Amino acid sequence: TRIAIFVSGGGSNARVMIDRFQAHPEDGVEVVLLVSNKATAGALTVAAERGVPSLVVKRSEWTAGTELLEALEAYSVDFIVLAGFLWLIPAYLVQAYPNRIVNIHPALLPQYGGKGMYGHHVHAAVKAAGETESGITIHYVNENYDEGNIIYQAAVRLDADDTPEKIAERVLRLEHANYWRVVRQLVQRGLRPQQ
Ligand SMILES: N[C@@H]1O[C@H](COP(=O)(O)O)[C@@H](O)[C@H]1O
Repeated sequence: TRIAIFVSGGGSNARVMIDRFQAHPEDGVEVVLLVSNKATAGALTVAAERGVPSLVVKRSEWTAGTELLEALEAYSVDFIVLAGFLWLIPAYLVQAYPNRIVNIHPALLPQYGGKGMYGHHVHAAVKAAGETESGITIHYVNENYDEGNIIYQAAVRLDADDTPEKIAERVLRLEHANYWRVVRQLVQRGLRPQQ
């Protein structure tokens, strides 16, 4: 199965996933394209160093969609994985890839999700609420932020004196341990949503 990873930032999840699937062809997953909405995203260097082609999309192209859909077709992309991608996914892409776009959110949805809830904002809100645990949510993507059907969740206990940065560190470790595994499972299940 040929996947494209969409990113906006440093790309630690993309790095873990590309390294895993390049080292384990038996997983049946090939990262064939990295798409970024930021020309300065560190993830672009991660991809270049690993021989994965990349594409930077401008807002105008994103809104129109033609060039992006053509590129996804040119690379025969079967499945899209969002890893720290901050733009809302437009209807044309959700329709072109029904139940074939997933995202990872660094909190236990439905709490601490939605527009503006990304990166350190999430962990600061979890801290401010005095939560004793946080975690990750992997979900299908629809046209609303963080609202698609949940595929997988995992939690981590927090210490009372954890800072938002420490919470982010604990959660990112969970992301790196689980995201590629859940993607592999979906691929091995033929990308069919769980009944
Ligand atoms: N959506 C969130 O954005 C962050 C991306 O990190 P990276 O993969 O760019 O390091 C991750 O915490 C992810 O959950």
